[in-house]
Amino acid sequence: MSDLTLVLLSAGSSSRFDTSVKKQWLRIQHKPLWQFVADRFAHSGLFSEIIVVSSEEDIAFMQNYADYSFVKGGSSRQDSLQNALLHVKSEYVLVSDIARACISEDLLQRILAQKEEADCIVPFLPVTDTIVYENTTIDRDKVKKIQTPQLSRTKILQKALQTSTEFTDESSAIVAYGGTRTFVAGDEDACKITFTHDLNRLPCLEAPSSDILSGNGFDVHAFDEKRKMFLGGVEIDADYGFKAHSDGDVALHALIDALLGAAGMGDIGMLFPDNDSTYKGIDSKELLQTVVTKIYSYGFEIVNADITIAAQKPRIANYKDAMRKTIAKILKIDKARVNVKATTTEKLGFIGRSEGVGVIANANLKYFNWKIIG
Ligand SMILES: Nc1ccn([C@@H]2O[C@H](COP(=O)(O)OP(=O)(O)OP(=O)(O)O)[C@@H](O)[C@H]2O)c(=O)n1
Ligand SMILES: C[C@](O)(CO)[C@H](O)COP(=O)(O)O
Repeated sequence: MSDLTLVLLSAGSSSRFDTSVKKQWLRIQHKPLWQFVADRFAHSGLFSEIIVVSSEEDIAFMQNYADYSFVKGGSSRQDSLQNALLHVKSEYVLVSDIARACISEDLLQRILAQKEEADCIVPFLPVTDTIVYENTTIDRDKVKKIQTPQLSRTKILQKALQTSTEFTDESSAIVAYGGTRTFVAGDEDACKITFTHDLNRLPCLEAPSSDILSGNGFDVHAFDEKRKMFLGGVEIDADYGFKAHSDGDVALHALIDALLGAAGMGDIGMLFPDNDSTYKGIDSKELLQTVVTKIYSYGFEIVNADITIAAQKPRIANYKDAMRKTIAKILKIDKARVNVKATTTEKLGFIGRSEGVGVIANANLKYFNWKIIG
């Protein structure tokens, strides 16, 4: 049993990464970046446990990908690390930013070889540019660029972080606490993805797969004479609407399920439970918007959507174009990529008896191609 736990920090919000995708969800072939990084470390076989620290809303989705231990992050890198350290039992802990995606086996071995030398072992890069600090040129040989992973004695790191001071890395906290730090040569490939242009510097990252991911959705709502009718994001001129917890837009609900299906993100009821009062009477365009934002932030792009509305009444023909426009705007794709079809059921079944409406939808996604922005 190893005396070493790995903590991978992945609860950041990518605010400096100027796209709708969170950097930890960029795809390397099919793998999200966080999984690609964790798998590379796991491959070394050095760790008794691997803890991935993530935002609460991401954890359920991450569990579909891999069986690591997931811990809820905090509002800062340090808070996230503190949460993870509550679960670390081993004598040593290696902490790395998920945003440092190309950590080599050599760098790992250089760090571990120094294990006994100090309370924290830190990789660094020397500075080769002239450094001016507040208008004074300082001796650049005394300046170090600090990287991760950093190896710490767990108990010392836990104690060093019991402070309200915010440190930007583990070694600074340990030194401020009175512990010792040893430096080892870092690695250019261990650079951190902070801005989109940093992606150019990472040779270990392969492009995302060009596969198309397809999903379907199906939903039915009964008519309710006391409500207004919303269908495909458009208000319909009818003297009845749909019985539902939300506004009852059965077309948008089927579309949401198609999108969630293609992304492997479950179904509408998991995201918006119908016993949650937050969603009572809610405009389904808001639900669709929430799902679309999530889909883009998890590294997908929407290719197209196709919706078939089965309704004996009301008549849909005059609304199809408005539905396409409304949906396309929310999906952030051209109107030509959103198709809306309508059909009756030849007076058969509950639809034919005009008791309600049924909708099927299909959606296709692809991975965001970060190679074109890097
Ligand atoms: N509350 C936070 C903030 C950051 N991190 C992690 O700490 C590492 C370094 O942070 P950074 O590169 O700054 O990532 P973000 O916080 O996502 O980026 P930004 O500051 O641009 O929002 C990242 O792996 C990030 O996921 C974390 O686990 N919890
Ligand atoms: C820990 C770190 O990666 C060392 O260079 C860096 O300090 C993290 O800074 P960030 O602002 O949280 O990205």
